[in-house]
Amino acid sequence: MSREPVAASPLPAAGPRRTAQPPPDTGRDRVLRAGLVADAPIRTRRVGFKESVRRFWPLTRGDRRWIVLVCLCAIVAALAETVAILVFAELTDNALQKGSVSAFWAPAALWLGVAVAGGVVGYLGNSLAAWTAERFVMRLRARVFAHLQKLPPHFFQRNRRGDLVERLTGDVDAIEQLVVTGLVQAATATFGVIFYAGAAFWLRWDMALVTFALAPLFWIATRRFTGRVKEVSRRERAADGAITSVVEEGLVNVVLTQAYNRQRDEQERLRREARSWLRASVTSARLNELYEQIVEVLETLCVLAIIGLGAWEISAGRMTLGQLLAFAAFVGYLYPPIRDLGQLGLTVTEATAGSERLLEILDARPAVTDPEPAVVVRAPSRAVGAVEACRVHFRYPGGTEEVLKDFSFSAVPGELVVITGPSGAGKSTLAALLLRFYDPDAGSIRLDGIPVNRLPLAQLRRNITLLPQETLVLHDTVEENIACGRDNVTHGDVVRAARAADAEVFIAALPDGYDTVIAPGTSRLSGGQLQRVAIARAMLRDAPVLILDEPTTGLDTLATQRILGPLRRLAAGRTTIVITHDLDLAADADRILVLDRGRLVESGTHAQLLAHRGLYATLFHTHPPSHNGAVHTSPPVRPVADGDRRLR
Ligand SMILES: Nc1ncnc2c1ncn2[C@@H]1O[C@H](COP(=O)(O)OP(=O)(O)OP(=O)(O)O)[C@@H](O)[C@H]1O
Repeated sequence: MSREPVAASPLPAAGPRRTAQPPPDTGRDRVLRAGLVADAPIRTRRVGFKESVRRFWPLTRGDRRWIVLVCLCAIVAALAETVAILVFAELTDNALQKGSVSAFWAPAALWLGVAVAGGVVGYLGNSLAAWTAERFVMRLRARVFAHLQKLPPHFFQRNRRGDLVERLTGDVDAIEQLVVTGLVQAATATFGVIFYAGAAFWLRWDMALVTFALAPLFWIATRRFTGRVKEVSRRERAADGAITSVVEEGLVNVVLTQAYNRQRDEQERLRREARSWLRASVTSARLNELYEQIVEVLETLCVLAIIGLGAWEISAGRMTLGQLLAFAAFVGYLYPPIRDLGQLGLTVTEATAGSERLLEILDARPAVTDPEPAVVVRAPSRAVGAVEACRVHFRYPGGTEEVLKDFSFSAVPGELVVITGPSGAGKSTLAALLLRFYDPDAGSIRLDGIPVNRLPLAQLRRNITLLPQETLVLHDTVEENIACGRDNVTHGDVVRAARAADAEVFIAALPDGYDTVIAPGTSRLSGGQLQRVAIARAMLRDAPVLILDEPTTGLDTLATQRILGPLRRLAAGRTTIVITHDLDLAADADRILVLDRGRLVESGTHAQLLAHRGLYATLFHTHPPSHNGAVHTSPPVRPVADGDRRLR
């Protein structure tokens, strides 16, 4: 989708008569339809102009003096043009009409001087305006991005990524139009109107009155368009988001698309959104064009009125040709700012549609926040690693059912606790609570006996390493991927971690070794190799608590075996919680917790649970044949009655 320049020129152009500017294409590519809006995940709350400005104006702090300076430049430029027109009138009457060359030089020099001064001020003002506008965009985007990063996982599950991306790009630009460029344009247009109207009145107040009597027609034309433009813009913003989402999802799922021959479905999805967007876009273009043409006719009406009146006045000897031309020039200069003011209404209207969408993000509350200083419990920066959940109840925000019910467990350093159970039992939710992505509705989660909501978030998360199901990869070098999350890491530290994770050999074989750039979805590394990069990252992080969420998912037998050694080394001496369906990993856990529909239904060692013949035994016996081995390192594992399924 195309984008219009962020900062529209706030200053009048030099020259005797500006041509009418088309209304800014503020929709920067237009709209869409109701179906698409319904598809939009976040329900947009209606926000008015005042609230938009009130919420976003504080972001101009630090740049307000520059905005004032831009407005001053605009005033000086308008003044320069006023003087230039008056000099032009003098030249017409004294030099041209009388054919006097001597009457030419002084006014010509003055005109040139004024034009140069106006040009310099115009250049400075426009450059400064662009700089200020871009700084605002940067600041706003950073603010929204920072806020997004605090939002809980369910926010991202419920909102399409592409739409969020669109909000951070297109909608951010729209707000800038409202807050910075809009303000500068308003000041420019207002002072333009004051100077040119003042000069026209000064020349001939009676003719000026007649001409200005037509001005309200411009306002009426603008007002008639405002409502529709807002509706169209709102849909346009959502359409932009929907298209970005479809494209983004299409790229992420390209393998699925090809494997399942879904190319035509994907193309149809994009076509559907694009059709909606096209219709809205055309509607918007039509509205803008209609507005433009109506204004054009109104302007012609005014110019004809001036020429008619001027001819009358000149024939009666009450006016010179120079005065008439100057008057016509002032009126010609006057209409663009009047129209700009009207157009500004449309721009503002369109921009508030964007601000509604951004405020949806900014008003979304993080599920957890840092505790108030008064309740923070002072604890050593590195925890010992004792983890405890005490009678925890939890329901996802907006969810209807409790996902965890009266759940308790504890684990101490050196201990390996495996959490298993059927799909949807709440295992990963427990990891989310331990990392404090959410707070339980009742009960507490503790680290070294301290409720996690009384520890600074950064401190808590520094002490827990999560290895999620899918290895998270940064678009960066292998070295940076391993060092991620740790400051002051040397190359030697990274190499040692890679060695401990059995990753050294394949990293050395990469084209640029540790400097090889990898990216999410990379094909340079296999799933098992990526997992070992993640293990190296966890080694380096060296947190006392380790949570492994399905560490062997997606890996074949050989790849699984290759990560077991590194996992053992990683788990040694830490509190390790393994969430898994792979009961080979459970075989030598110190304790296995079996969750079912949010409840802890069984707890014990592998042998005890098999003997119990409950859910664990059922899961174990329906589990595919053994392939792996176990993670635990110490104490040495006793063979289990059912036969040793470990590869050691
Ligand atoms: N963001 C969310 N909002 C609402 N419900 C959710 C959310 N995330 C998970 N759930 C629900 O919570 C329940 C537990 O999910 P969880 O992912 O913890 O299960 P799990 O035991 O880890 O499953 P699996 O083994 O399939 O990964 C499920 O019913 C799931 O649909």
